[in-house]
Amino acid sequence: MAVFTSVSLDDVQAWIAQFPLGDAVALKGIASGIENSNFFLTTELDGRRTEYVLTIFENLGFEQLPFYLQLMRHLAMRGVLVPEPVPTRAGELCVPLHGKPAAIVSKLEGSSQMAPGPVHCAAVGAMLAKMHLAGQDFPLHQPNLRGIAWWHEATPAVLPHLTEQETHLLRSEIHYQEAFHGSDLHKRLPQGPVHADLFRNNVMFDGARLTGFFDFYFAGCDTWLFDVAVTVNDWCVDLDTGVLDEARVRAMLDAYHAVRPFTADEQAGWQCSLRAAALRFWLSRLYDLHRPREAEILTPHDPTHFERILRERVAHPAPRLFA
Ligand SMILES: Nc1ncnc2c1ncn2[C@@H]1O[C@H](COP(=O)(O)OP(=O)(O)OP(=O)(O)O)[C@@H](O)[C@H]1O
Ligand SMILES: N[C@@H](CCO)C(=O)O
Repeated sequence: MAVFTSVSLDDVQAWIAQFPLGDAVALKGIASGIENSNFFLTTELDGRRTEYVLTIFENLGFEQLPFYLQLMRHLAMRGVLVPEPVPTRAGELCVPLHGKPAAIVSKLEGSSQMAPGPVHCAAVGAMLAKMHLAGQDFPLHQPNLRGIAWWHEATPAVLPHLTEQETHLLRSEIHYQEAFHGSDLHKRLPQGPVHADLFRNNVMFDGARLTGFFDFYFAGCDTWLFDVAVTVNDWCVDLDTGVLDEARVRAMLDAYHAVRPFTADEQAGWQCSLRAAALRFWLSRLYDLHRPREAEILTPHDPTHFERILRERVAHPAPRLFA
């Protein structure tokens, strides 16, 4: 999709009065993204126009949103490049629009780098480490809502749609991940707020300069290593085969390690985490594919891409996290 909820400029003109942003003068639906309804919103205050992003949350409730929006604020205040939520005059970061939670955040400059090289991967790795460190004293807690508890819920919903081979892979990987998640090693991995969806399309670049991470709406508390694995599995792969590209992997991991050194436990849990990160997106893509929602525009992501990545990570040893 990306516009599940239709909103007109007229609707927003009345609604925006509760923000100190002046008048809404333009609104444009954004076609990419599959989770929320997003719009570029232009406001005019004292003759000056500014662009923001208006998001209507389709699947998240008012009880979960403070975690994401406060986290973005917390990180922005510590120099991590992320969109900053705009509070209403009453200090709320999130208010209803057409009965659904909605927020306005600052618009990041630049565009997504969909064909990243080592230089982009290094910038992402360094900012990710900075983000993990900056999140250490964030006071709110929410589990990763697409973590192992959700995998157990989603698996029975997708199993009827799978071939015998896919069923075997899914069942055996869930079994493997149960053992990993229950292990002492897993308990020793450093944890904190993580982005959990830091794909190429959730980072902005202006040339080689990283201008921000966005789309924090899958963030939660999990191991930092899981976040690194999600990021490596998207930024450092050959998209046709799912095979890791050594130069991009090294650039990302070395840049991360220089800011927040990996531990020996993380090295030991690295391959399991790469597998967990592949499983998480294979499963969510299967779930989205087989349980489509209404939308004005909808392009489901291809689950087989992550099935391929999962088979790759199972079959091949992970690259070293650090020398
Ligand atoms: N703060 C921002 N600054 C600039 N552009 C943004 C910002 N937030 C969103 N966008 C634009 O809106 C598009 C969709 O946003 P986003 O990825 O958050 O949607 P989504 O529905 O949550 O998608 P998905 O979960 O599939 O990534 C982005 O690709 C980007 O172009
Ligand atoms: N990044 C996810 C979409 C949800 O943000 C995917 O590629 O499956």
